[in-house]
Amino acid sequence: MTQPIFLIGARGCGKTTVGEALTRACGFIFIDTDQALQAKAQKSIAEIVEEEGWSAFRARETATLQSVTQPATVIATGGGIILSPVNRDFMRNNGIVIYLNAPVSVLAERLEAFPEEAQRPTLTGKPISEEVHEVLAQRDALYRQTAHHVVDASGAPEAVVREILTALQVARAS
Ligand SMILES: Nc1ncnc2c1ncn2[C@@H]1O[C@H](COP(=O)(O)OP(=O)(O)O)[C@@H](O)[C@H]1O
Ligand SMILES: O=C(O)C1=C[C@@H](OP(=O)(O)O)[C@@H](O)[C@H](O)C1
Ligand SMILES: [Mg+2]
Repeated sequence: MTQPIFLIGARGCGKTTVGEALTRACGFIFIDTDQALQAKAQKSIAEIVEEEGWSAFRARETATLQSVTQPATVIATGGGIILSPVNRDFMRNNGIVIYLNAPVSVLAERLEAFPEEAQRPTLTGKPISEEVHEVLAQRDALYRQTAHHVVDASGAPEAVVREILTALQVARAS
């Protein structure tokens, strides 16, 4: 199986962290759409949003998603990638999509410890835990409708990788 694997989910669910670990476990190449986008733009996400607005960031995100997708690749996406129906269809039709699902309390705890504001400018202007709650309520259904598999992402990265590998093996066997 060399189909690309897309990791989706809220800010802080571990797409980047788990994606790197998953890549080591399955011998694929790792790509993070936010990292690729920032390298190409030579600007941080906070700078892009400040100078060009969120819609310009979203357009760059769609172009990046399409340009990085290739076989044998784990693609960690940004939390808002599922807002675009074009991105949702693209991922579902071009690979296996895994939703890393974690409760608001876990997401907020991780983001409060490592806010990485250059990559995560505020979406609502509200404090982190309020924002995480509000944004997840808006997006959870979109993550679920886009995903082929939903995985519990509240454990340690190695445990999440094991769950993903199990889901992929079960899918291949059936
Ligand atoms: N499974 C995990 N267990 C504990 N901490 C994690 C886990 N996954 C991610 N983290 C931590 O949470 C923060 C956000 O993780 P990251 O991989 O950047 O999430 P995402 O890319 O989904 O926004 C990082 O500081 C990371 O070290
Ligand atoms: O949830 C979002 O809308 C965003 C999530 C971020 O990625 P992470 O989910 O990797 O933090 C990044 O793409 C950008 O700040 C927008
Ligand atoms: Mg990330």
